[in-house]
Amino acid sequence: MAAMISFNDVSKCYPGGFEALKGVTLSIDQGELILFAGHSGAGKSTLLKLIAAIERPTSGSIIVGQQNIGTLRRSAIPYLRRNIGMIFQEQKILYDRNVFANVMLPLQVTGFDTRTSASRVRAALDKVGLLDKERADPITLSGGEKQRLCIARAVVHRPSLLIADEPTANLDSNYARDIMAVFESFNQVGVTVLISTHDRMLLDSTRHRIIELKQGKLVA
Ligand SMILES: Nc1ncnc2c1ncn2[C@@H]1O[C@H](COP(=O)(O)OP(=O)(O)OP(=O)(O)O)[C@@H](O)[C@H]1O
Repeated sequence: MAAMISFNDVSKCYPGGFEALKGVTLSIDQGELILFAGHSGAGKSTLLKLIAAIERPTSGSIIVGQQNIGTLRRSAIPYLRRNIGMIFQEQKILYDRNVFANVMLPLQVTGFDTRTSASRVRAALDKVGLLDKERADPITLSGGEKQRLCIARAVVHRPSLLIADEPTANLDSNYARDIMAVFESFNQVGVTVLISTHDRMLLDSTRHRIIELKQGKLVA
């Protein structure tokens, strides 16, 4: 099977000189679920951000689909992201609107008609088990439910690649297991899922591939 994502000798040096990734080479097949492990600061978030073109590599090449992310024109980034669902810590839930409206947000810029959008929002909420909360004010949700809202918002445009940075941080182990089950259900229908975590319980109980980083390098 052709690789969906490949890194060839990729390094990332942030302004200021810190080298967050050093000579990373890896290949990810379509349909994989991968956990990225490693200490705080090991480079997990940086690696995920490079795939989504949130950051650019300093050297080396990154291919996602058929495209070279390092040389992608700025104007091409929205097209790349159509295929990617992203769950990053810094993406905030909007507390001035209900659960439904939060999940609807990404569709409002893509020009679907209201009825199609509404049915997609409900399908996404259903997949994460939040359909009964569509009218709820997000402030009333538990930590695990807020994370499921973020997942629904990330998949509402039906991406083939899902990237989640520490999605179980701050959740107790039962919620963490639930969230992992949600990711697995997307993976079972063919979505490629990449998750960074330092949750020992998830890492010890998974049957999926684990890629470990240490000080910006892959651990063999
Ligand atoms: N925008 C930035 N500018 C400068 N340095 C950065 C930037 N983003 C990350 N870094 C540094 O790069 C290193 C790797 O960070 P990264 O967030 O990729 O690690 P991580 O493995 O995801 O860690 P954590 O689990 O703590 O999020 C860290 O030392 C961090 O301080």
